[in-house]
Amino acid sequence: MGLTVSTNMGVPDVHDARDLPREVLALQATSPATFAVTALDGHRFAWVKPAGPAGPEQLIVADPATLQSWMKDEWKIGSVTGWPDTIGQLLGPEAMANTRSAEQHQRLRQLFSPMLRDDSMARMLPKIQGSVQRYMREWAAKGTVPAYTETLTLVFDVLVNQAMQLDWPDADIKKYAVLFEVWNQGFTPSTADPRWAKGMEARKELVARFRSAVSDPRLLPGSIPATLRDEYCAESDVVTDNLIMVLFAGFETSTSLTVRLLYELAKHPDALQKLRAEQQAVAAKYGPTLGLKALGAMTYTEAAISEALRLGQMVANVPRVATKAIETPRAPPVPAGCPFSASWAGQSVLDPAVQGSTTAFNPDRWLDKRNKASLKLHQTPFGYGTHSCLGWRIARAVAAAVAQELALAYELSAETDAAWDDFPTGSRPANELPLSLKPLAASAQ
Ligand code: HEM
Repeated sequence: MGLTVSTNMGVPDVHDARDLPREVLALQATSPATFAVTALDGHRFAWVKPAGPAGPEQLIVADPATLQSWMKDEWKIGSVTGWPDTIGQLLGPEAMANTRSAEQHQRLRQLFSPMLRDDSMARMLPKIQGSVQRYMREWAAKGTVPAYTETLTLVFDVLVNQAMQLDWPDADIKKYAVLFEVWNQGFTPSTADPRWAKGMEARKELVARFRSAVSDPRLLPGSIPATLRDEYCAESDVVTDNLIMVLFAGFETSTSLTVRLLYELAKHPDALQKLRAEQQAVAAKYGPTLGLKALGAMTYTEAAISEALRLGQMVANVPRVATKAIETPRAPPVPAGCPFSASWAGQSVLDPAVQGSTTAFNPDRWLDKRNKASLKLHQTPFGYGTHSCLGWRIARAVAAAVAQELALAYELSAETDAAWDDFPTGSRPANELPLSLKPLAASAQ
C-alpha cells in the first residue's frame, strides 16, 4: 500500500473506492480498521458504497486537520452519530452516543465529567490496583487461562464497582459480566441476526438490575448512578441507557487494550525487561500503592500502553451523518444527509512517526521527542472533540495496573500465535490469548 499525499495544495486528497468488491465492503461490519485502511489506500479521504444492497455513499475521513475541525463542535458544524440500528437499540435512544438533543448530550457529559478528574482517579487507582492483584492471583492459581475472557470480567468489575461505585458482590459481577458479553455479541450487522435478539433480551435484564441499583437507598451519593438518578429520576430511561453506555464504552475497549499489552509483552521480552526496571524504580520511590504520582512516573509503561492502543485500533472509526452540508477547504463537500466516518485507524497509518514500522511494537517511538507532535496529531484512540472519550484515564489505569503487577510479581507466557479479530469497539485474539502467570519468586527457583 503506497502512501499518496496530494501535492496539489488546493485539491483534497480523495480516493474513489466505490468499486471495492462486496467482500471488502462487508468488512465494514466485521473488521472496521482493515476496511478503512484498505478503502483509503494511503489517501486522506475515500468515497465508498454502502455495505448493504441499498443506502447512500459514505465518505471516510482520515485527514487530522479536517477531523479536528469537524469533531470539535459537531452540534454546530452539523454532524450527529450514526451508529447502526443494532447498536442504537442495544444502547437505547437516550444514551450519550445516540441522543439527538445537544442540550441533553452536553448535560450528560457534565454529569460524567468526574471520571476524568484527578480526585476521582486518586480514589480509584488503589482500588483498581487491588482488583487487578486479586484477579491476577486467581489467574496464576488456575494455570493457563483465556486472558481475554478473564480480563472482560476484571474490566466489568472496575466499571461497575470503581467507575460507577455500585459495590456489587462478586457473584453479581460474574453473572452480569457474562450477560453483558451476550449484549455485546448483539453488535451484528442486522437485526435479523439471532445474536441481536439475544443481546436485546440481555439488555432487559441489565435495565432491571440497574433500575434496582438506582432505587437502592444505599446508593452512594455523588456516584455517577446517584447523580443521574437525582437529575432524571430513578425510572428514567436516560439513567439506564447511560449506565449501559458506560459498559458499552469501556468493556471491550479496555479489555482489548490490556490484552493487547499482555500479548505484546509476551512477544517482546526486551520490552518486559524495561518495564520491570521502570516498575521497580517507581515502587522504590513511591511505595507499593498505585497513586497519581506513581502513575505519572511510569513513562515507559505509558509508552507501551500508547503503542498497544495504536496497534489495536480498538475504536477504528466512528460513524456520523451530516445534518447539514459541510464544506471545509481541505475536504470534499459533504451534502446534508450524507454519512461519513471519522477514521482514527486511517489517520493513524498516515503518521510519519510510524511509517516503515506500522505493525511493529516499539514503545520507544513515544519517547523520541522528534515524534511528539506527529503522534499527538495522528494517534487519537480516544476520539476528539464533542464525543471524545470520558473514560480514557480509567482504561489506561487498568492497563497500567496490570503492567505494574506483571512486572513486579510474575513471569508470563502466552500463546501468541493467533490472529486478531476487530469489531466496532475492540480487537480480540481469535484464541482468547491462553496465558500462564508464575509468581516471580517461584519461577526463579
Ligand atoms: C481503550 C479503551 C477505550 C477506548 C479506545 C475508547 C475510545 C473512545 C472513543 C474513540 C470515543 C468517541 C466515540 C465517538 O466519537 O463517537 C469514546 C467515547 C466515550 N467513551 Fe471511551 N474508550 C475507551 C474506554 C472507555 C472507558 C473505560 C469509559 C468509561 C469508564 C469510556 C467512556 C466513554 C464515553 C461515556 C464516551 C461517549 C462520549 C460521548 O458520546 O459524548 N471509554 N471512547
